[in-house]
Amino acid sequence: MENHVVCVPFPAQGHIRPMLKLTQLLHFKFEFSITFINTHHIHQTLFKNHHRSPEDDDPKDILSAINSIVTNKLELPLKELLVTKLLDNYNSNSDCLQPRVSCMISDVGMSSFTLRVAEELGIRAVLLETASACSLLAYFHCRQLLDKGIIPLQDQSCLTNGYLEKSIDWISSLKRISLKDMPSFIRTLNPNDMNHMMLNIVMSNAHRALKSEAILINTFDALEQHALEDLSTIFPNIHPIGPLNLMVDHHISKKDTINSGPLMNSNEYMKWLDSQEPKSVLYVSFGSLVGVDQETFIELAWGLANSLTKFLWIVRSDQVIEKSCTIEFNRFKEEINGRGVLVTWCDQEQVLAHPSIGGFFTHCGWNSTIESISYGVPMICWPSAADQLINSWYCCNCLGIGMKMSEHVKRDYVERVVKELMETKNGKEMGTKAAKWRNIAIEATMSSHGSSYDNLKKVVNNVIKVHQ
Ligand SMILES: O=c1ccn([C@@H]2O[C@H](COP(=O)(O)OP(=O)(O)O[C@H]3O[C@H](CO)[C@@H](O)[C@H](O)[C@H]3O)[C@@H](O)[C@H]2O)c(=O)[nH]1
Repeated sequence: MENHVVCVPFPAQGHIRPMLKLTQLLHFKFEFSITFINTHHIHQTLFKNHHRSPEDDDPKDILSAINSIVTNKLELPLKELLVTKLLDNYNSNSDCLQPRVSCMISDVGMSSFTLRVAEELGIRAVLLETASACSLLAYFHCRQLLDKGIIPLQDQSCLTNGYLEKSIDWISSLKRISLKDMPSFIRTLNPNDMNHMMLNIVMSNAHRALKSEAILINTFDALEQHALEDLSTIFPNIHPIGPLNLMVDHHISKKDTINSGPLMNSNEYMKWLDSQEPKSVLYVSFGSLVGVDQETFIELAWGLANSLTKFLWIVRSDQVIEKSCTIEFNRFKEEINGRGVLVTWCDQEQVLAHPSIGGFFTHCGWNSTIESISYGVPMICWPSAADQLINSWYCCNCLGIGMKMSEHVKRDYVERVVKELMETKNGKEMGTKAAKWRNIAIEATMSSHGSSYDNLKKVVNNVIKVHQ
């Protein structure tokens, strides 16, 4: 019997990309029919034939998506879609002749309604976690921070007076992590603020995940062994199947791979990378959402320029450059002529895999982090919000493949950290460790006993496939 899976990603680049990779594996490797449910906005972003534009992944859209989830606006349309179009087994009235849906794979961020819909319609439910095991574990334990009265923070001064240095000693795999490295939503000051709202959402998601038949997570056994062990005592059905980018590289032929980002002309920056020395270029990108304020942006720019390191910097077209900064920014561009290349979007995996790349200055979104690990690239970790803080902590404090950059960025500081990663023995050692992690990641994704590949095969056979 043919099998049909319906996938429901959270509507943001950092979530769509891993879901698309999973669907490619299910379709090309395991021969599933797939229905991918997308918002109109994201669909246009993925398939329009131009570089990123300012409206792509506008944080306002993310907030409105969160609002639609919280106010439960998506449950009914999803149910109607499934009932009228997708559950009709080869119904001739249906405009898509597909076998009946047997399983729904949805993002953990959509689970507040997808699990209920799946249960009502008798479809099995699997969740995809696009963030790290460490962050999922942290979210799960946030309730104890509230119960113990550690959060909400008493007042604003807790953010600066050392309070966040307090360590948490009851999560064994997070080795005395301190509050400052926990996901940023714990920095709530009262039950009505945005952090509190997000904290409630991520905590509920983590607890609700228990009810799914399986949770697939974009990491691999060896990388987050202790966090995964802790998690599996809470969720026995958690299955690491990453890095999904390597799973796709190893199991899907190039001609079948779907471009999961805006289409782009990569010739120029790739040609420039081809002309650079091995490991001499720093790749700088802060993902699809993080914006940088004017002052910090200019400090970053001059820090990069003054380091005299070669760099490829993604300055998204939605990065605001105010009039008052244009002259300064133009001066910077003249200064770096030939030494630095700025583009609005790139094929990040292709860039990270390029031999000229020696470091990645990143905000530690989990996709960027695991992609960097997949290609053996050490990092400068400059987390901005959410899970990025704990991802950065893990790379710097546990894996030894990242240098932490504190929040307050000044040009001399940027220059120093960039030089340290790209030029010193310390930086080289991080590169060596990162290369080791790349080899372990490759092993995990191989069809001959790779842990991630085996895990995916097991979930496909035991949960996702219909057995008759
Ligand atoms: O020029 C670029 C820049 C980025 N990317 C890709 O875009 C994705 C960015 O994802 P990520 O690094 O995770 O950053 P965000 O877009 O910020 O991701 C959101 O989703 C992540 C996964 O849940 C969370 O870890 C982050 O905190 C959250 O901000 C990656 O796959 C990159 O390869 C490109 O292809 N080209």
